Amino acid sequence: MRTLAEILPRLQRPQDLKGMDEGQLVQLAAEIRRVIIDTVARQGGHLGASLGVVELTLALHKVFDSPRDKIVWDTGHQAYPHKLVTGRFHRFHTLRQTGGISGFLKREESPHDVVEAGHAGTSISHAVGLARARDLRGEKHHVVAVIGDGALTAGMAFEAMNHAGHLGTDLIVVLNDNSMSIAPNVGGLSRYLTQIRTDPAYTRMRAELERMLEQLPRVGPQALRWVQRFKDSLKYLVVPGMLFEALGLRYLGPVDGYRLRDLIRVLESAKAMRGPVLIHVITQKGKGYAPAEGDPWTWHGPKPFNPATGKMEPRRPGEPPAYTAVFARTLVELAREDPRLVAITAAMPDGTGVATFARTFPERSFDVGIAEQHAVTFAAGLALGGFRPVVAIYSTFLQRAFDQAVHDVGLQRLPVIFAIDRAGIVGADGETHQGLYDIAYLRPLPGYVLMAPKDENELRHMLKTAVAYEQGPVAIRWPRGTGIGVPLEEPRVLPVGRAELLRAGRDVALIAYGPLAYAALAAASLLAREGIDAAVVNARFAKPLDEELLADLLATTGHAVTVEEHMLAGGFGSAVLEMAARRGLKARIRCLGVPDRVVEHGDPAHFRALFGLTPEGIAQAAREVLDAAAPVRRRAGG
Ligand SMILES: Cc1ncc(C[n+]2csc(CCOP(=O)(O)OP(=O)(O)O)c2C)c(N)n1
Ligand SMILES: CC(=O)[C@@H](O)[C@H](O)COP(=O)(O)O
Ligand SMILES: [Mg+2]
Repeated sequence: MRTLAEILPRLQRPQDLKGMDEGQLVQLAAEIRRVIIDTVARQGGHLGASLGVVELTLALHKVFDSPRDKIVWDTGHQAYPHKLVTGRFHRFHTLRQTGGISGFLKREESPHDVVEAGHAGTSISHAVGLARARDLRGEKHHVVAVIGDGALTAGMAFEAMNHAGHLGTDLIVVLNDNSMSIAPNVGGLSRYLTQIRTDPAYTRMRAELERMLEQLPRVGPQALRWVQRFKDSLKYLVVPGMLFEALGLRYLGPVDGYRLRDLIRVLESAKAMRGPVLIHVITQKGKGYAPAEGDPWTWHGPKPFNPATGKMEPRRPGEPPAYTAVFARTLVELAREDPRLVAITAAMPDGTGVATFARTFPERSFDVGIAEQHAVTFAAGLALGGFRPVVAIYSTFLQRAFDQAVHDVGLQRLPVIFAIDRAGIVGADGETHQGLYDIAYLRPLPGYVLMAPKDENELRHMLKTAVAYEQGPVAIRWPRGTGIGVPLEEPRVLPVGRAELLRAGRDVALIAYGPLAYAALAAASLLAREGIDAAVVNARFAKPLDEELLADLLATTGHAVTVEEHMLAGGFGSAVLEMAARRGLKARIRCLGVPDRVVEHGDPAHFRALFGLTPEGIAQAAREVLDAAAPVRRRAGG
């Protein structure tokens, strides 16, 4: 008997699959699953989705000729098997680590990673573009988009299919349907797919109908048009996948995602067809690992775990609560007092804490699917209808709904609350998921109030403040992970636009936005040892700024360092610089934040240190701003 991991270490390129028989492919699938489970068990990652598509990945790479043929993976969290068969087995242990390979697709990693993603729903648009580019250049290759049933709920996917149907270009869409998003998939589309999946009569009827239609006599051109219309209307009545056919994509399936022979056969037929084709493949999230098969929700993106038992690492004793948990708990408390409060998530009920809220208030919580744009405009509608909607969303995914934040909420000054989680450096997910742009994209919007709590207790106060503020939209941002570990108080309303002076000081002002206020306090202690007297401000608001306090401090100290976990361009520090310039203040201000670069996956502590967002980094920036002023002071004095 062969031992495991015999084929995979020797697999250099996907072309090596071409000569393999079904037995070898089955063994390779088992090896791939073992490597994925062991790697994710050590360091966490996206497990269920990748385990579900091992055979599909092998079939795709056997039938198509990557990278000449373009395989576009939607989102990319399911692409671990693709990474393993495209030459990354030996680096796979570095997955999602600082300096290691990415958990998503990355063009610089491999020519087989055609498109980079991380946000769901982009694959068909990318693929239509690639297919059209191929046509315009007169090239001949295949373009395949692989999209999940969850990602298909994104409006973009439908915009793209609509366009693909219109263009009629050769394109294959593989719908990887495991009936799960991260949580169970929602909505009419999901019901529709389930119906196709679970009703064998549908499939039988389609086969019979197609056979019957094939047998209709061939006729002259006039009658042909009539016959074609007759065929089409019959198909509309009974053919599964008619939704896709109506958009102009030929529907093939459903196909069992674990019968390699069937998969290969259907991919081969799609390859020979002209025009856009959609292949509906049925898979199971977590396939081949019992704990993940049993609870695909939990095993979408597990923390490290014991692969033998499936036990995940427990929370460390005394570990502070996650910001998300404090948010969820506070929202429940506030909703008990205010029946107008409702919560919305775009397919992230657990990640955002809306699941907790839904357990107490199921009728007041909404999962709209991967539909951030709709989530925000839906919230606008609820606000117009007299409710106080809380859109609980990751900073990175709110990017999708920028126009909705401007046009549907902002311009109408609707009291929508944006609860922005994962704001800052997110770690292992890397560049597509960094929450580093939200201050910059929301700050220019008239009427918005922007806040960031210094700790989980202040988050409670800010949520209460947001609910009390009826004049327009409010956005509160907080980072991924655990809070500081401070005691939680009864939530209270904070004065809007007022900062908190944490420490008085004469030499330099350290002005922090968010939990980095604690790093600024620690920096002040370091500076105090050197005789530098630093004031520390917890800014609380990026908009409106506490101009009175900040202008006073800038005038008295003449030196400041702003601190934020956000891009420098357009962020909190920019707001302080703008204010100082507008008021003609003559202070030296140094801004700490993320410079104009992409922040990759890796340990957030590594990146914070790199950008000076640590007590030492902040203290050093303060020294530099003071030193830079010294010659000026000397010149002025002498
Ligand atoms: C725009 C956007 N919103 C939310 C997410 C978070 N997210 C990542 S994977 C996922 C589920 C995707 O479901 P599906 O496409 O069916 O893939 P599966 O995990 O089931 O294979 C979600 C909601 C995202 N990546 N992008
Ligand atoms: C692939 C994806 O977009 C999500 O699974 C994301 O990785 C979740 O991030 P959190 O772990 O921060 O909830
Ligand atoms: Mg799915």
